[in-house]
Amino acid sequence: GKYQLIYFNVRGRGEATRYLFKDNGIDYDEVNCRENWAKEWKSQMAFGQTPCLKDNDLSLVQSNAILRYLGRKHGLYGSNEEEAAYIDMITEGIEDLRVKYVTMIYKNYENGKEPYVADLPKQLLPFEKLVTKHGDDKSGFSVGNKRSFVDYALFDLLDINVVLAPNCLDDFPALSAFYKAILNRPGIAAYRETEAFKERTINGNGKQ
Ligand SMILES: N[C@@H](CCC(=O)N[C@@H](CS(=O)(=O)O)C(=O)NCC(=O)O)C(=O)O
Repeated sequence: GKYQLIYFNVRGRGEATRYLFKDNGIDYDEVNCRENWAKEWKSQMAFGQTPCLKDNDLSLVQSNAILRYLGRKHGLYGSNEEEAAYIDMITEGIEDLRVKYVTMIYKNYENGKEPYVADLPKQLLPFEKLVTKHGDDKSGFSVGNKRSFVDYALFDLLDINVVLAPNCLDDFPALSAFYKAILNRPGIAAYRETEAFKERTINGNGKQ
């Protein structure tokens, strides 16, 4: 049957998967697990956390495992082992910056936003170099010459940082071109016009 994405009504760690579905014309159902989370849902999750992807009787948690699974299933994991390795490397780099971001958002927004933004150019520079070296920024490919799952993780990482610091990509031509290329993909553009997308907060505490 159809994929189910079980998550809260936030972008958070589910948005990259939503973008993957939308950009590749893959149908799926959203299941909001906020109601009765602790009583009904949490105990069903391998790590007591969400997002969770259900694919028939497969129940997969861990957002990056979900992206990799869909990458393997839908030809979105590079054209060879080297590209797959770079895709993994960038995915881990995105995870590192995402953790810095969510720690600031949830634990230290008032005092942590300014130093986080001041440090952002240093954090984004590796991605500028990697996309330039291994990808095609104008096409929105992080690695190689076709789409991969990491494109959606990188796009979401850039997007939430642009919301936080609107000029953060100004000194990064490759990341700016990459961001624009994905933003202009028909499936992504249409999705970002929907009420569902617009009403979804980026983070659970409403800070962004
Ligand atoms: N490493 C996990 C982290 C998942 C996680 O932290 N999920 C949070 C929600 S969110 O931070 O992603 O929005 C959660 O389940 N929180 C509820 C709980 O822990 O009971 C992943 O990448 O999926």
